[in-house]
Amino acid sequence: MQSIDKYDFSGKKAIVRVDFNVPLDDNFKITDDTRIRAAIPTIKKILKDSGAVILMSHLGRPKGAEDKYSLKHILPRLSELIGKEVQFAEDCVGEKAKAKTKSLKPGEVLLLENLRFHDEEKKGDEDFAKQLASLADVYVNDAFGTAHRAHASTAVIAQYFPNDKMFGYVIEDELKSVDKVINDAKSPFTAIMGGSKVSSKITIIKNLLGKVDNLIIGGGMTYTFVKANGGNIGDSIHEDEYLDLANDLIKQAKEKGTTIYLATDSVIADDFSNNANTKVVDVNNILDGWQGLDIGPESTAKFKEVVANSKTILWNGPVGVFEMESFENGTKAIAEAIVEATEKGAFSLIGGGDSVAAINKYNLANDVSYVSTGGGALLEYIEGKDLPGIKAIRE
Ligand SMILES: Nc1ncnc2c1ncn2[C@@H]1O[C@H](COP(=O)(O)OP(=O)(O)O)[C@@H](O)[C@H]1O
Ligand SMILES: O=C(OP(=O)(O)O)[C@H](O)COP(=O)(O)O
Repeated sequence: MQSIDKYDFSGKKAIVRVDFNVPLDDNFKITDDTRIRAAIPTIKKILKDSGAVILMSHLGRPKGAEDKYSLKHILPRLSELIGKEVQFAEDCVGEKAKAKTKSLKPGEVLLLENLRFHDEEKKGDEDFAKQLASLADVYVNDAFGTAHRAHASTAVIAQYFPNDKMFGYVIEDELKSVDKVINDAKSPFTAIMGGSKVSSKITIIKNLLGKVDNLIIGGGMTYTFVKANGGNIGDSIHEDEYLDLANDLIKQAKEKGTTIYLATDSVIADDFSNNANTKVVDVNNILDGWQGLDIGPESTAKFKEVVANSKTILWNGPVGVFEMESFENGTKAIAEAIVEATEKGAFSLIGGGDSVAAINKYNLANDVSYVSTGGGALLEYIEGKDLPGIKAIRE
């Protein structure tokens, strides 16, 4: 396997899969640039060798070419962090991409438009991967956050570079750090799962059973479990296809020796807005027209207690809509509890674009043991899964 440190990029065009799926506010301002900053060492190494860099990424989950998901929004910040003007191709394949990559000179950087503007990316289409591959001489995968996706740019493309494919520094460092946690996790091991991607993460929860002592479920993840158990969740976020699985998980947890802590109360709102009317209610009694947007004080106190008594902590997914002040209390309290436990000697690992944004919002990133650029990818790696993005480089 090639190593980025030893590879000489001189005179070569390197196509680098990065994960620039960063959170943006309504004015397209980047609210957390951790993932962009993480990619800078790889970019600088290629430039230092007098190579040219072609960056490709997805942003969000667009349906077609939606302008709000254009990577042009991150161009100014990217240029600033690299310290030179980054060029932009308005499409990742086709004539626009070809022309821009052809004229790219050593020492220059080009960012391609959002890969997911083409359905072929997520389908892992071979022809699409080949078109991307045709733009460059060497392939670097540095998108740890997307390594669990078998997409054209993360996995399929690697076959076109049998001798010139490698991980970037982000993936190299992540694998080393996470391996340390897996091999040396002290008990009690607590995982905190929140966020909104129920379908992506519910199977991960299943696989964490038996591996962790405690599993805290909060955030948007809560309501699928509450509904499955017969509770009234009003208009709260949930996924009906996963109700049976949610019930199964609760049963399996007992058999496998993992204690599940599901939120018991909720801060509900009559609108998805910071200015909505709010109430604290039992998580099973949410009225129609209202939605749960944060964990309530009772859940917060219980979760803090469990975290305080843990020796290994894994956190993925905010336990509320922390982006809005009215619904940030639970997430802030969890972040602070993790820091306290870390100060007492626990090892804490935080992953996921929004979870990292949350820990940064409270200026606590330096007070936890390790901050990963991956969320779902990190969890699947911890589960022991062979991630497609990792496998494609190794095989
Ligand atoms: N109760 C809730 N209802 C709706 N969205 C929620 C709720 N709790 C958390 N979220 C949202 O979940 C998002 C993060 O989800 P996810 O992508 O799964 O996490 P991560 O990026 O850390 O892996 C945040 O933007 C947050 O606002
Ligand atoms: O943000 C990401 O994952 P995460 O929310 O698990 O941290 C990655 O960029 C992957 O995005 P995806 O879950 O839309 O494939």
